[in-house]
Amino acid sequence: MFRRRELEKMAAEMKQAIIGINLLNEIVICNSQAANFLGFTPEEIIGKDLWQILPDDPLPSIRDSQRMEFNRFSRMGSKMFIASRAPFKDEQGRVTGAVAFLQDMTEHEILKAKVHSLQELKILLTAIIDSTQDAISVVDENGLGFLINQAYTRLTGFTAEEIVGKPPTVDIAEGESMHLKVAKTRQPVKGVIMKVGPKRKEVIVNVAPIMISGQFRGTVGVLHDISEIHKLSEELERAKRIIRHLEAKYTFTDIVGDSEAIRATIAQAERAAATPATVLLRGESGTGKELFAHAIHRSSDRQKGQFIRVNCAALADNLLESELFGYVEGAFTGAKRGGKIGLFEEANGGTIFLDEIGEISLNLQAKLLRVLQEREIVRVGDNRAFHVDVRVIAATNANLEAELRIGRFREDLYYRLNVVPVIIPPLRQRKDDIPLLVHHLIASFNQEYGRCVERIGDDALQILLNYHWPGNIRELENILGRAIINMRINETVIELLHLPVLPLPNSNIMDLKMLEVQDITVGEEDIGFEALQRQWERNLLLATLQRTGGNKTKAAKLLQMSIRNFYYKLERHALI
Ligand SMILES: Nc1ncnc2c1ncn2[C@@H]1O[C@H](COP(=O)(O)OP(=O)(O)OP(=O)(O)O)[C@@H](O)[C@H]1O
Repeated sequence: MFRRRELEKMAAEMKQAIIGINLLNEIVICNSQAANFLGFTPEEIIGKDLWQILPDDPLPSIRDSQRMEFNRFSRMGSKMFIASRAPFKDEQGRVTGAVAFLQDMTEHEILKAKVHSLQELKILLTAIIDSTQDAISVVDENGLGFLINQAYTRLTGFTAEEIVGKPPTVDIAEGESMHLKVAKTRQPVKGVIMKVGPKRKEVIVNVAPIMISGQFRGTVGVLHDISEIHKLSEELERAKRIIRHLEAKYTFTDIVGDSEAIRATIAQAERAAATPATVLLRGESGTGKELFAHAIHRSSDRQKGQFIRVNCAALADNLLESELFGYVEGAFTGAKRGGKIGLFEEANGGTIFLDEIGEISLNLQAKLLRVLQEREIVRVGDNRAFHVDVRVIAATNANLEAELRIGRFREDLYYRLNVVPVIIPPLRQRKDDIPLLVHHLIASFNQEYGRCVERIGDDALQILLNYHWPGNIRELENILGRAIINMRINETVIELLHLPVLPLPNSNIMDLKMLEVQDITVGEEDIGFEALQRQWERNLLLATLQRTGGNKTKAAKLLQMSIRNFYYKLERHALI
């Protein structure tokens, strides 16, 4: 910013035309060059309103906003000039006006200056698009290459000379040109996979039309390297495994229960944890096998290693095999480039928890036996063996002895797994733990749902004590969770009316009428076809599991559905 006195001095001394206004828009500074430039004498101009002399000049707005403006093209009649403008202050530092420095220019000079500033803009734009890591290619309205950036050259191997002015198909190794498609449809395309360049790089392409003032001016494409995406998804997978490791969050102190039965089981598991031995956890569904697996890992000397849980029933046989043992490149169609490390290798130095071990195929049983005997794994498609140092904790609710007899489970594997069996008692055999468990579960639901439930009423507790708990602690969790949802926000005691109706011990699962009757619950929101149908399905699953002693394979067979579908339904009803 300038001071007015300095400006007046400058105006008298300088060759450049200077014109200035005060707060009333009156011209207060004007040297002879400026007056001459405008076709007046200085006396004719001083004191005049700016609008009379230069009707379009932005001086007042420059003054009011207190910003400066450099080298803007302006026109006055047939005269062209460039002007720089700035506010000025009085001696006390208050803004009292604005000044413009005018420079007369010929058309030719203006054109040259415009070209120069366009060239600068182009340099700036090129620097911007070259600084992004995304490969960009632009095709003009005639369908010819117009511009690419450095990332594009790095990705495809093509230089600007090979692309600019050429049809947009020159860089494509496999797939159709999205530039041409978008030029035809004027609609953007997203996420198209194709191969580009001599190295046939796999890329994901997004292309959009360039519309300027409603007119089609070409298309712009952004290409992402898929190998980069593969790398990211591998990192994500690793992160997921680490999360599974972090999931080993329970210790023996988190296992609630004071009954003799559970105390004996905990003591047995603690002894097992102190040794490197393979542990076989046995118990009905929902008794806490996973909880025990966490606790064993956490109190073993491998607690700093990975804890990886694998649900053997949830994966198809070949998928489970490649997940557990990994594979080498080209092992099967769809195998990832570079192969994949298996969960056993991932768990090296830690613990692998094989849940639902009774569900694995005889082929996988043989491979697992090798790990337990030789401490070696062989990746799918490979013949080299790798040493692994992994502690195996297996769990099942199946009757393995019966499976042995019918030849569905290998005897040698059975003995290898059964080194330290830990048998977790079902809830119905330790009902004196129910009050403690209820107390513990209420506290965790309060935290989860932000509620303030204090306790359970005597009548409601009695119902829970009389129930036979086919779904064990998981079922108790579900029932309490539902009861709390049924409570009004100001109620603090779980009463009988909050509890969902519990299935009868000997309900005949095929007797639909009976299930319908026993499914009607207290909450009004539960009455309605969909809600009743959901409850009916849930009870059918529970009743079937109860009939098969928690054996899911048998339950699925009884209901004539695939084990996977059965699992899916259990999960939907939060029964696993
Ligand atoms: N003694 C216990 N104290 C506190 N919570 C428990 C206890 N036992 C089990 N639970 C809880 O009950 C639920 C079921 O436990 P878990 O998943 O360990 O059972 P599971 O036997 O592995 O079941 P499945 O055989 O169906 O996989 C979990 O939410 C767990 O936290």
